[in-house]
Amino acid sequence: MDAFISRKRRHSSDDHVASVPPARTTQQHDHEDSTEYKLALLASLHPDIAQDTLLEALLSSDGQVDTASEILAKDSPTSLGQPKRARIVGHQSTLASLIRSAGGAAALTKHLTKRGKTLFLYSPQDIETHTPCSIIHNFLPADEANALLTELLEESKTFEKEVFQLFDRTVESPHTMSFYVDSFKEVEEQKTTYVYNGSRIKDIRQTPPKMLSASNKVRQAVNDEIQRRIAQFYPNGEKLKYQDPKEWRPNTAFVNCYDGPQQSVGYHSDQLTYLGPRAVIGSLSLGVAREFRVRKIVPKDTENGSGDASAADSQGQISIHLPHNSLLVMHAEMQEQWKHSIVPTTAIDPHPVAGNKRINVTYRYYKPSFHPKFTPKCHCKIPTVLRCVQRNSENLGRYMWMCHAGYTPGQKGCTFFKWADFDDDGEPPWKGEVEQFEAS
Ligand SMILES: O=C(O)CCC(=O)C(=O)O
Ligand SMILES: [Fe+2]
Repeated sequence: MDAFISRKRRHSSDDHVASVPPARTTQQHDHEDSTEYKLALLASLHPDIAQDTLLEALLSSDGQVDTASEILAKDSPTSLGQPKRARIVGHQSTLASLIRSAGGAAALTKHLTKRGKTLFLYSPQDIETHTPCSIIHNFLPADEANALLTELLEESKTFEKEVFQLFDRTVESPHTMSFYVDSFKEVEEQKTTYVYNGSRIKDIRQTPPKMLSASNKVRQAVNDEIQRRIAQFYPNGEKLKYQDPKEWRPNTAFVNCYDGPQQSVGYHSDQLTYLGPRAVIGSLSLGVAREFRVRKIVPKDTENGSGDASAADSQGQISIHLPHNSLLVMHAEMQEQWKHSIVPTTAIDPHPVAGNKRINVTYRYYKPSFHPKFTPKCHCKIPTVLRCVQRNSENLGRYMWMCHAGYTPGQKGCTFFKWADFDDDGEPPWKGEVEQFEAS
């Protein structure tokens, strides 16, 4: 699976505090002085705190939103200074009304996210406006979601932790998982052909019935969301360069299990090797609600980004609340430019069916042209991994094929490197070969 890089959490007292408005600049608008604006900001930062408490905190801070926010965070009954999780989805007042007055969504996101801070989002409208994701709450009929959860809880009893190589360390991802494909034939194919982090996955399973029927619904919903995203959010209402214009057809899934509040997954981007560039992923959450954090990748070697942890955090991060039975769509602009994680926490609301567990299914479309029988092999004779340049150079955003083996415990890897070229629809130069193969 992806290189789950589990970073040690930084010990900053405000690491978990919702973002506060930046210091005043001359560009600020008059409305930012209004109590109504400040209250709306505080409400977005502390979505579960009542208006009168917010007002009280604001008054006792002489109208300073950041001071009020700190007071509210300290008063919060949960540890780590994190706002108490809203139990009811959609409880937060929307940020949309602020967008108009703050000079657009991008300006507001920039305004609200700040170094080392977190902006907490709950409503679908806020999530799709400020992140490359969209969310559908109550996705499956309630009984279907519970039945799927029960099926996957049973499966998860035999899940294992993933082990991977991070530079010279062997690391275990702090949650368990397994990989699913839809047919027995594909199970065999995966076992012999596909390579993950330099080795083959041993635990490959066939998609169980309820997960398969959910997959059809996810497929429909994700395709609808892709079209809506293109029409409403992309320049000129056109798909992105390298984005696949054809239907998204999920055929594999990683199922993750987080048993208790401390299980997590560190910041990472999902590997594009078998998905191709500008991939879309449908992620269904079941059981305990957890926080999905996203942050923009800061290109290294920039003014802000020397590549250290604080540089990575310089944009601030956004937290998306993922309740039971919600479908999160990570859109085409996500994997190349953003990282995501599930943060450990100390407090969770147990779920009536799942207890302390959260199950997550990330449905993916492994594309025929990215099958390892077509992609370049390295000097170790292993199919290579597809990466995107994240250094701030003239090659920023370019794709490359590289040796996998550096990610495998005990393997050093080779220096193989090849630029990856794609047509406008994200198809590689060997597309013709793939079509021939499919026709035969
Ligand atoms: O559990 C989640 O919501 C995220 C899982 C994830 O990032 C992954 O499977 O790549
Ligand atoms: Fe991921």
